[in-house]
Amino acid sequence: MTTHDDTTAPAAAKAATLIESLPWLQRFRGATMVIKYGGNAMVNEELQRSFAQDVVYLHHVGIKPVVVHGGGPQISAELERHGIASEFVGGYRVTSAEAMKVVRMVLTGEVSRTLVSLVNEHGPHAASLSGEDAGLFQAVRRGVIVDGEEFDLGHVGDVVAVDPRAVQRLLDDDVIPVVSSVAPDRDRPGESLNVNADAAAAALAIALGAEKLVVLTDVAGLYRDWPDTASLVSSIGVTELHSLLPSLASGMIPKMQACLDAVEGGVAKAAIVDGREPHAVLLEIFTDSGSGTEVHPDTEGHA
Ligand SMILES: Nc1ncnc2c1ncn2[C@@H]1O[C@H](COP(=O)(O)OP(=O)(O)O)[C@@H](O)[C@H]1O
Ligand SMILES: CC(=O)N[C@@H](CCC(=O)OP(=O)(O)O)C(=O)O
Repeated sequence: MTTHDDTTAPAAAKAATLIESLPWLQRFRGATMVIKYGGNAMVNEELQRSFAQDVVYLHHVGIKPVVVHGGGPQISAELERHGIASEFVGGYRVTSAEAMKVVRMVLTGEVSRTLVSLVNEHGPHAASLSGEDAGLFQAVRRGVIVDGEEFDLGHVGDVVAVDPRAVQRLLDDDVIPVVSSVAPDRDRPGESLNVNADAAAAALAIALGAEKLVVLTDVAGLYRDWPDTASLVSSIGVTELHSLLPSLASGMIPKMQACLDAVEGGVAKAAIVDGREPHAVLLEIFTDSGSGTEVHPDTEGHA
């Protein structure tokens, strides 16, 4: 038998959680938030479904979520199926013309479609858009510097121009845009470039004047001294992040560069959260403690 006392404590805890969200609901109502969903945070259906629920929740409380997704592990698996070799240099995938076709097929053709379907199980809320649609992105080829020398990454680009009007129109129509990070090559008409999804999310967040960029990944956040788990950074200003960037490895390089660019481009905050945790987005946005690493402008008491 359940007594009144047995149920009071859990009920009070639930009420406290709901009330904890009140200031955040007030603060973010009407705000645009760009949520970057990394391929490592979508590795099972439970995580994908809880992510879709979080996005639909944001939508229903009057926040305007924009999803920019990655799909690195999914691209790697498909390249392997096709027998196409693939390697990362400086956090970017070296992308041949042949690999580019697979990147586009996986990101725009599969991952985007899956996310739209999952969101739309809750109602007709989401529509997908690639960086190639309606002039959303323009990119130019980029390389990386390795041991002081420029290394050619092939069909890999940086976003150099964003026309956010197509995304804004969807938002104005109460639709959740789901964006893949493939972009047209500005200098070679008809060719596409593989853009790191963190960089694409930052560029879009800046162009939309987003309030916040939330980046879901497969670690708890940024570690100052990776892989020492005691070195998790909970909050960091842009100046300190600038000095930390050269010491970072692999995927964290484009990710932290993207957070830096977003905050320097006017986005009030960027947060890296652990996407292996179900409902990581809601926990980040609606609880006082947040969860992973927060990047903020240099302000008094913060710098
Ligand atoms: N300083 C660091 N802090 C956290 N993770 C790091 C760091 N340096 C390297 N990493 C690696 O970066 C990975 C995240 O980047 P990436 O694999 O590109 O993620 P995503 O697919 O979410 O974009 C982590 O899983 C970790 O292995
Ligand atoms: C140039 C480059 O590296 N592009 C990435 C694009 C996808 C991506 O960024 O996916 P995650 O967010 O899951 O890492 C790639 O080919 O893997």
